[in-house]
Amino acid sequence: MGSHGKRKAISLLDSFSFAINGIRIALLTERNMRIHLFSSVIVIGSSIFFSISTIEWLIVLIVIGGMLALELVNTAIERVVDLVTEEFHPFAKQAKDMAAGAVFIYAIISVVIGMIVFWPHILKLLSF
Ligand SMILES: Nc1ncnc2c1ncn2[C@@H]1O[C@H](COP(=O)(O)OP(=O)(O)OP(=O)(O)O)[C@@H](O)[C@H]1O
Repeated sequence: MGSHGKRKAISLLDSFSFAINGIRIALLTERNMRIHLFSSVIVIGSSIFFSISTIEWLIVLIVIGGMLALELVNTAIERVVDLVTEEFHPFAKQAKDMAAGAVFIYAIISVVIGMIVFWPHILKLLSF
């Protein structure tokens, strides 16, 4: 029972380590992932600077987390497609383009949400 519990704990630790490894590889190999991370740092810095409210923090964190997670899924889809075929295939193109489309939609919505959250703070700053 004890050793079973220990095995489970180790395997959970392994899962974390695999997940961290996936994030590390994506950051090392994908320029877009680095751009998203850089943007996230800027947004978090701005959030601290403007002392945004708790609800605004929740929205900002959901948007940032969703963007980084979606970019990871996009990269994973690209890897799997490349693994399946290195030849030109219309389905390979569709899969990659659709995954890129998902990231694009989220990115546009993120910018709109960013404007809704930060615009009042920017106006307030400019009016003093
Ligand atoms: N095997 C393939 N068959 C057909 N079209 C492909 C294939 N591989 C890639 N493409 C097309 O070429 C584009 C560029 O592919 P690539 O593998 O460079 O990924 P990407 O979309 O540029 O990703 P990123 O810039 O995020 O790394 C894809 O979006 C897709 O339209």
